[in-house]
Amino acid sequence: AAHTKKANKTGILLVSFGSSYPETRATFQHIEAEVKATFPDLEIHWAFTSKIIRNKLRSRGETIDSPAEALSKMGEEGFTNVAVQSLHVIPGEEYENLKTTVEAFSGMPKGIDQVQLGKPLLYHQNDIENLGDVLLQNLPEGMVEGDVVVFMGHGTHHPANVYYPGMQYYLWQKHPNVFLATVEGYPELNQVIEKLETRKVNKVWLLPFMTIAGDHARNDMAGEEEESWKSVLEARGYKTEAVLSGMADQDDVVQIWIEHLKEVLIELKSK
Ligand SMILES: C[C@@]1(CC(=O)O)c2cc3[nH]c(cc4nc(cc5[nH]c(cc(n2)[C@H]1CCC(=O)O)[C@@](C)(CC(=O)O)[C@@H]5CCC(=O)O)C(CC(=O)O)=C4CCC(=O)O)c(CCC(=O)O)c3CC(=O)O
Ligand SMILES: [Co+2]
Repeated sequence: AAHTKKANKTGILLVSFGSSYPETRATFQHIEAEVKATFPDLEIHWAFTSKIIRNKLRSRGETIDSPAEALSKMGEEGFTNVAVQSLHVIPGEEYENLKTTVEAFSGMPKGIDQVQLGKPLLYHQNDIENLGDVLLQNLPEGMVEGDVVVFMGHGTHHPANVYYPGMQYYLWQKHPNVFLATVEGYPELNQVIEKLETRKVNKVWLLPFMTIAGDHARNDMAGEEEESWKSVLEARGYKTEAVLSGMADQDDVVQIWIEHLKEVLIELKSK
């Protein structure tokens, strides 16, 4: 029999840093439900980029693929086109590593023909504007005059750390009481505290500027230990209230990733 061109089979691979906290699973399910609603005909697979987290989960009997494992399995399952969507916040180290993996799998013999990577939450200038507007629309309902919000971003030694001060600049143009600091990069909490000292503050709301409310949100931000942001602020006399929900719990935030995923699916179709 003559060779027939094999039919296209397109799939989606959602890739997060991951978390070892079971409380974050509802947020991942929320992302999946929104992606499913947008692309009802496409199968959705998952992978986590963090090896430490995958190992932790494995020791508890929960197996989550690395991006490379997921892509090789999808190749075996006959997928010809895969849209990989990063669920990272910035194009930092974790995103770049994922990009390297995606490139290595593109055109792999007997694997997937076309693999393309969707941009993280913040990439283009209008992502900063869209995300900033969504966050400002969804500030805590109980916020009153004199309250401030401090978002906790991850931060990184990677040059993509500039997205955090970039976002802070955008937020300040619209709302002088909304701050953003990071755990591991710039700006730092101390720089926010310096600003708070110059004004009368009623209460400080702490919110994750992260995909999910996992380890960093529950411990570094809202934990009881002395170095947590909550403890540091309370030791300075501020009233605090932490909100333990990830940015991905907000529909309009997930829509930004979905827009990036759409761009990739359009590109895959045109090939
Ligand atoms: C490279 C590394 C360098 C370093 O940090 O030293 C790094 C970098 C980055 N992590 C990011 C995000 C998150 N990190 C966590 C959590 C942990 N991160 C840890 C390690 C590492 N993180 C090192 C590599 C380890 C590896 O390869 O496995 C753990 C294992 C140890 C620890 O930090 O103590 C701890 C496990 C806690 C646990 O056991 O549960 C969570 C989940 C959570 O908070 O629950 C999120 C998602 C937050 C969200 O949802 O947004 C981002 C921003 C990415 C983005 O979104 O753009 C960057 C920066 C970038 O990519 O440039
Ligand atoms: Co980390």
